[in-house]
Amino acid sequence: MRAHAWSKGCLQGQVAVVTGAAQGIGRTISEQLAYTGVNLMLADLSEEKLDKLRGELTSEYGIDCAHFVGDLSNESTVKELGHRARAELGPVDILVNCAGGGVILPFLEHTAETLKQTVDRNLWTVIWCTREFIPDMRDRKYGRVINLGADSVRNGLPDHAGYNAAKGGVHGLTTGLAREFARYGVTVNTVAPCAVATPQLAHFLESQPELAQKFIDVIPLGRAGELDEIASAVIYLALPEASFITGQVLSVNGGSTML
Ligand SMILES: NC(=O)C1=CN([C@@H]2O[C@H](COP(=O)(O)OP(=O)(O)OC[C@H]3O[C@@H](n4cnc5c(N)ncnc54)[C@H](O)[C@@H]3O)[C@@H](O)[C@H]2O)C=CC1
Ligand SMILES: CC(C)c1ccc(C(=O)O)c(O)c1O
Repeated sequence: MRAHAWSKGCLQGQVAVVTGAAQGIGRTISEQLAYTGVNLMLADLSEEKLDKLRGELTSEYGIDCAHFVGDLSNESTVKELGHRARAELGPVDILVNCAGGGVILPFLEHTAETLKQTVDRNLWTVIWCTREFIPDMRDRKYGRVINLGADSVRNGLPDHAGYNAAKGGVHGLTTGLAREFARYGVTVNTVAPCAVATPQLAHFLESQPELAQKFIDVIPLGRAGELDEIASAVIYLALPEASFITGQVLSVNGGSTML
């Protein structure tokens, strides 16, 4: 792992929940949070990937690390996640809503099921997890909520309309929650990446190269983002030093949208 601007162990003793932690951006965020000394609850759908990551982070960083397997678009499942996180790690200081991704299609090629799946994965996971963890943050007068949105909401990237409906909801939730909970010292922000170098992008470059190239062509830096580049923005917003930043959608996007 590359060295980071913040010192190793700087968040020692804090507790974070990362959804979508099993792979991609969520896994990298979890690795960077472990570097800061945060005790972690890793949540996703995949037992095998989470169990392996939990073992790696525990041995590498000496943190308390637990994992939870379940569909976080389901309210009762998220209530169980909340119970497990509090029981195993204590009150949660940081919530990273990274679960998401999914179906990228021309709007009229979506089915009712793919649209529902897209909203479930990208919006309902954020709604239920935030409802579960923000009350404790309010009562403790401290908290950091960081969501993963999408720069495509801002530039209308091809085949992203259905996905943007969900991610646009995440952006909207961010501003409303930020205002509602600012008085309690709880900040709520969203990091909105452009295309990131993940297996999904590689799949698009292989299977639909012309479409994938459109995702890259909107980026002045001329390349997809790296996992660490996205994760670093999330970690910054999780720091106590980020106390005066709230209600923001921070595009980490190589310049693909500006202002
Ligand atoms: N990869 C990219 O280029 C971009 C990604 N994003 C967003 O960043 C986040 C992470 O992206 P990637 O790492 O590329 O995605 P990914 O698809 O590799 O990982 C997302 C994770 O979320 C989990 N997940 C999805 N729905 C879930 C549910 N209902 N319950 C529990 N877990 C669930 C999946 O199992 C998966 O492990 C997503 O929210 C995505 O929409 C935003 C912009 C660009
Ligand atoms: C790689 C996936 C399809 C992707 C590409 C670009 C954006 C964006 O610019 O916002 C996304 O949100 C994606 O999920």
